Parts: sequence; structure tokens; C-alpha cells
Amino acid sequence: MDSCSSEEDLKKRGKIDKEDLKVKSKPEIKPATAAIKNEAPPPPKKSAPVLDMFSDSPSDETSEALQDTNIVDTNVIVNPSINLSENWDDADGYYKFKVGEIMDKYQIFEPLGSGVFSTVVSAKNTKTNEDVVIKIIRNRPSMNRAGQKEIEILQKINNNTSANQKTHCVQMKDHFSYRNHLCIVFEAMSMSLHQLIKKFGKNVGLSLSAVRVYAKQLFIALKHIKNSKILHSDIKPDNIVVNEAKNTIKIIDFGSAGETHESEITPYLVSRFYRAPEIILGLKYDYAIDVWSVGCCLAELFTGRFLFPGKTNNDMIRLFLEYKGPFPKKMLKRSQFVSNHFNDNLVFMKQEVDSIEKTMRKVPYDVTKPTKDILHFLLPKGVQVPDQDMKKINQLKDLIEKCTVLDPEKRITPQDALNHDFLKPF
Ligand SMILES: Nc1ncnc2c1ncn2[C@@H]1O[C@H](COP(=O)(O)OP(=O)(O)OP(=O)(O)O)[C@@H](O)[C@H]1O
Repeated sequence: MDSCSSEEDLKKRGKIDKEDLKVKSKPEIKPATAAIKNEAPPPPKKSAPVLDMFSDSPSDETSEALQDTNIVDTNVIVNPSINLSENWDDADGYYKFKVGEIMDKYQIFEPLGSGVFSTVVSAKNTKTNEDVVIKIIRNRPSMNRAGQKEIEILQKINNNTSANQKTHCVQMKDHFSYRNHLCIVFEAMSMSLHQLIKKFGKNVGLSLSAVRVYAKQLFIALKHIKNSKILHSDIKPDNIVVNEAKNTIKIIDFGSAGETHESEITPYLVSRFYRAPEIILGLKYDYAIDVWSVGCCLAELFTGRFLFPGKTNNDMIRLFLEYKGPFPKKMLKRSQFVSNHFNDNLVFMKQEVDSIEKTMRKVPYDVTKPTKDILHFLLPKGVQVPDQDMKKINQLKDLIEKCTVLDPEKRITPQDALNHDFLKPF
């Protein structure tokens, strides 16, 4: 998904070493159907729907023998002349698994997707027969550290619940280390909302009633994450998964999450289209960044289109100004990166390419009031909706407006959002 450039995708988990992020080739993922029909597999793609994988792993005998020697249990390889992990990993440290392979007590079914940090596969617990999903973290020291952090966060999120409480955050079932790869085991869900929109609602979006149900569950999740004193920091449709029946969603991927006191000011936190203005401007941030991201997701769920598809952080600010009007001056005055985007008089400086010189130039772009409207985004000209839906769409517009208030202190809280009229049944 092109919700942000790959470079930004890499930067947003700032604690990862640059070297570790170099991806020369993506993990080799071949669709099962292609293998059966003898077709050439399409290029590997993150979160591709139902894929299968047949790759060349070392024979089990070899790898078990290596494991028995106990020399590959950590990232330190005892004999530097032999890179044992190369046998199991591709050049970028992704684990080359086999369908049917047993990792710990889990038998692998099929790949679900691969991101910058891991390969995600569906599997079965051979002891209980339970379906699970395993995130196999890339074999790189800093990604291993990030994975450990993700486990700590998931423990906090999962432990902070009473029995039967619906948190709408994914449940971690287990974790283990296998051939130098940290593996995190999750409850199995079906597909991401990104995949769901692509499948059922590209450029048209999902039904109003589906958006209402998902919105309610998203705010329950945000309230729970906030009560656990965690910021998710990467909420987007790719990181929200639905169950088979499509009536329950869960937030996944706590790999960018952290506790509030750890908040580091960086303009690349959160995938760009879902990135709140306080991050871009370099202000202290808190739970309100996740509310902003959810607001952007709701608009996208209803329309199948991105609300703020800025090409750069500067372009994101332009869109914010167009939809929301000028920033409060006091917010700009407190911002660390204000001079990147505003002049001394706090007028926005739009970055654009000079068509003749082909160089980047900054031009003043003074916006005194909004020039675009979220209702028009939800209902572009010519789109007809039944009268009875109009009231609900106006409520959705109001909720999105409240989630995307520029000043984070004035943005709606998850608790208040749960009481919003849009979440009430039709
Ligand atoms: N519990 C789950 N059930 C079903 N599918 C899942 C589950 N967890 C992850 N996935 C699928 O795997 C994809 C990648 O998961 P995740 O975002 O956790 O990995 P990642 O390596 O952190 O990815 P990225 O680098 O893009 O952030 C998800 O978009 C989703 O399609």
C-alpha cells in the first residue's frame, strides 16, 4: 500500500538501524495456485491475499543438527567463517519457510503477507488444533529488539483486561525463538481492512452500517490502548484485521507502539496519510495521534479513498489547511519543525517543483479558511444516497471533523467518540 513512501516506512520505527532496513529483495512468496497451474508467480507483495509459498529451506535434518549444536540460538554466530543462518534466510534476513513445516509446535499453512519487519503466516497449533497467525521477525539484531518490544507492549495490552472484556486489540498467544527468528503467535483473523476495501469497496467504500460497527470497535480499542498508557502510533487499514464473519475487527501491529513517556519527537512517526499534524510540526504528542489516524481510516472506509494523501509532510500540511483552515498560532509557535513549513510570519510555505528550473521552491500559501469540505469528500458531486442515510452521513462527517481537529488538545477522546451519535444504531 502506498500510504507512505518506503523510505518513510523505514524511518517511522526510528530505533531500527539503517543497515538492517536495507531490503535488496523481498522474501520469495509464490502463490499456491500459480505453483499448481504452473504459472509464473506475480512479484511479491505485502499482504497479498491468500498466497502459498514453496521456497528452498535446508533439509530438516541439516537444520536440526545445527540446532542441536546450540550455536544458532542467538544472533551471535560462533564460527564467523560459516554464516549458518544464510541457509534458512534470504539475503535480507526473511525466514525462508516451507508450507507444512513445523516451527515449535505450529505447522505452517500459507503466507499472509510480508512487511518491512516480518513475514506473516497462518498456522495450526499441532497440540490444540487451534488456527493461529505467526509473525516471523526478520533476522536482524535491531528488528529482533523491536520484536521484543512489541511482545512487551502486547503483554501490557493483553494483561490489562478483565475476563471476556472485548478490547478489539489482537491477542498474542505465544512467542518463541526459532532458527534465530523471533516468532510472535497471534489469534487468527481473516484479512486487513485494507484488503477488505480493495476487495469489496475500491473507490466506493464500505456500507454505512459496516463503517458504524467498525468505528465503534475502533474507539473501544483506542480507549483500551489509552487505558494501558500505550500509543499505537501506526493505525491504518493495513493494521486493522477483520474476522471471517466480517463483524469483528482487531487492531494489530504494535511494532511502532510505545509508552507515552517514551514519545520521541520525529516527523516520520505513523504512516504518512494517517499522520497527525502535531507529529509533522514537531510538537509533543500523545493519545490524540491515534484518534487522528482513526478519523482518517473512517473516511477511507466509507469512500475507499484516502482523506489526506499528501506526497510529503509539507503536502500533508497543505491538505490540512485546505480542509481544516489555519492552525492556531500558539500551536505553531510551540512547534520544533515550524520553520520547515512556515515563514517568520507563520504563513505556510508550500513546496513545489519549479517546472522550468526543475528545482524545489517554496511559495507562500496563505489559507484563511477551509476551501474543501469533508462532507463533499464523503459524498462527491453526483453521488446519490437514500434520504434516510443523509442524517447518518452528516453524523459521520461530524465525527471525522472531531477526530481531525488540528489542535490535539481539542480533539475528541475515545470515550467521547463512543458517545457520538454516529455510533448509535440507525
Ligand atoms: N492476527 C492476524 N490475523 C490475520 N492476518 C494478520 C494477522 N496479523 C497480521 N496479519 C496480516 O499480516 C500483515 C502484516 O502484519 P504486521 O503489520 O503485523 O507485520 P509487519 O511486518 O509489522 O508489517 P509492516 O512492516 O508493514 O508494518 C497484516 O497487514 C495482515 O494482512
